[in-house]
Amino acid sequence: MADKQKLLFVTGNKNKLAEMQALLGDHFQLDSISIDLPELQGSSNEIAREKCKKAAEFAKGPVYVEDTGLGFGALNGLPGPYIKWFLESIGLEGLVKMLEGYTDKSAVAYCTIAYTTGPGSEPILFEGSVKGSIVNPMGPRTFGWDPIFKPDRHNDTYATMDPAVKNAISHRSVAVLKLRQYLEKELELRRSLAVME
Ligand SMILES: O=c1[nH]c(=O)c2ncn([C@@H]3O[C@H](COP(=O)(O)OP(=O)(O)OP(=O)(O)O)[C@@H](O)[C@H]3O)c2[nH]1
Ligand SMILES: [Mg+2]
Repeated sequence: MADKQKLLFVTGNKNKLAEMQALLGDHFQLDSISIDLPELQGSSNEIAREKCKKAAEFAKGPVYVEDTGLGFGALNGLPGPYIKWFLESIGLEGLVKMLEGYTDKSAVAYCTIAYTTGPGSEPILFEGSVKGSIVNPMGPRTFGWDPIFKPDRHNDTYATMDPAVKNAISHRSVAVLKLRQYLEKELELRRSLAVME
């Protein structure tokens, strides 16, 4: 069997890495560097794109990064890409409390993957999102806001569902599938060009 294509994921988050390994490990040889890259303020797309450029300069080659957000319907999409800082300062209970005065508990979990072939190349973005609602914390507090996000049409939060179920339906899995399809197509094209040479 042909060697698996290598893919370098730059992230400071070990839980993201574990999920990426589960989602991509069968198809790619996933390597990683743990750097907490500086993130500008802006939309998730802008953050992912800039993070990716910095990561490529650091790695001096092809890399991908991802930015994840959680937006509340009642707050017009906030905290969105700033969820990490909200979570660190007010915790899960604080996030639930933020919506106390609203009947609208809807939320969207989203993931933006940015991939580049190297420094100087414009990153390509792959997005995934899942609609759900914010509930009182349920399940292990292992990964971020998993215990308070309940995807629509499920009775579990991300934290109480089997990890394989989360990986089958999550915002991350949707974005990863798009990245995978893109890279596989690219590889096919390169192989067919090599045959023609
Ligand atoms: O419950 C969760 N389920 C998930 O599926 C998920 N994915 C990310 N997160 C958290 O949301 C913030 C994103 O911020 P973020 O994208 O900047 O990540 P990060 O700074 O931790 O790593 P990175 O930027 O180095 O890759 C951080 O607090 C992450 O822990 C998640 N929480
Ligand atoms: Mg980050």
